[in-house]
Amino acid sequence: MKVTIVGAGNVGATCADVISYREIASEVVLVDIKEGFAEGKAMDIMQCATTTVFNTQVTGTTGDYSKTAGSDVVVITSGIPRKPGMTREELIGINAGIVKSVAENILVHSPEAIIVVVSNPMDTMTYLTLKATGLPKNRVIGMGGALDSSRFKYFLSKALDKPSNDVQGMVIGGHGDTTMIPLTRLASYNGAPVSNYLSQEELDKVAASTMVGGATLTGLLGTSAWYAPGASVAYLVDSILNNQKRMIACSVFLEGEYGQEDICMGVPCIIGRNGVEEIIDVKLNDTEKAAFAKSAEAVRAMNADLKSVL
Ligand SMILES: NC(=O)c1ccc[n+]([C@@H]2O[C@H](COP(=O)([O-])OP(=O)(O)OC[C@H]3O[C@@H](n4cnc5c(N)ncnc54)[C@H](O)[C@@H]3O)[C@@H](O)[C@H]2O)c1
Ligand SMILES: O=C(O)C[C@H](O)C(=O)O
Repeated sequence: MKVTIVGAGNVGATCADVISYREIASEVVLVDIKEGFAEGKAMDIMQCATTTVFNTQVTGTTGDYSKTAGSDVVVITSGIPRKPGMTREELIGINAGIVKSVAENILVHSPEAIIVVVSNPMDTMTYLTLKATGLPKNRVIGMGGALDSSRFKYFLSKALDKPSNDVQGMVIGGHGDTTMIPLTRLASYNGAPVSNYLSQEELDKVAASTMVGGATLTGLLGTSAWYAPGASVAYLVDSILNNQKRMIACSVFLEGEYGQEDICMGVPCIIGRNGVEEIIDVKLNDTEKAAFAKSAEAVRAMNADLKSVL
């Protein structure tokens, strides 16, 4: 199985690293526009092969898309990240043009690929990719919910003082500081509602920390995060390539699901070899439905800015 990752920066290279050491794919191609950068990252990763022990072949190229031919999955991480104090939405001006041209280049050599969009503002970049390529909706998947959900489980585990892997929870909605919706009502500690152990005030604090999780890291790091984002993309790619059919919150095109149409937003999806295989209805209550509708309004307003590129 072959995976191409466009953008060999922090997130792209971390994703390539996780995919290779976990042998999720047999071949990974990194692409970047910075001369020699993808080649260097690929060589560095390959020099781990005998110490972390893997057989995945990782190569890099400076913009030669012929090397990406026949990819099963293509991950788009090319574009600029935010700096402290910025929102993801402020990146649209530069990233829209990059994402559109990358998606078009990719399809020339890998017409059957499933595309995973990571560049921000991710929901709008996913919508752009879908509209610009005309691909069927099952083959364009925005990664955000997997990351936001892992942050949610991290903050829940801290509040509960229990291991993250004993906590279940999901974040849906937009991948934005004010648009994501951590589903605290449905979160559990090994099946028992977390509200059995945490007060409403503690749950509200967990939700708030989750929503600004990316901004908090950007403030600490001076650029946005990459370890959890890269690992979250690898987790999604694993479910596609190995047909795991995991339920993962992903930004996908909605045609009436969750009361929305003509928009890409985070909803629980079954992810397998065909990409998005099903959208799961988790039965939101009225408050959650209202939050989803408000989130959609904000994502839709951002999509309106695509007029100049679409
Ligand atoms: N969806 C998510 O959950 C999530 C998580 C983290 C980061 N992001 C986003 O992912 C993007 C990348 O973040 P990063 O931290 O890796 O940034 P980075 O600056 O480390 O890497 C981006 C890379 O893209 C390359 N690039 C730019 N234009 C290109 C083009 N036309 N073709 C090929 N490569 C090109 C750059 O040279 C750079 O190496 C940002 O937009 C960031 O906001 C999204
Ligand atoms: O916060 C960012 O800008 C990057 C990414 O979307 C994240 O959530 O880490």
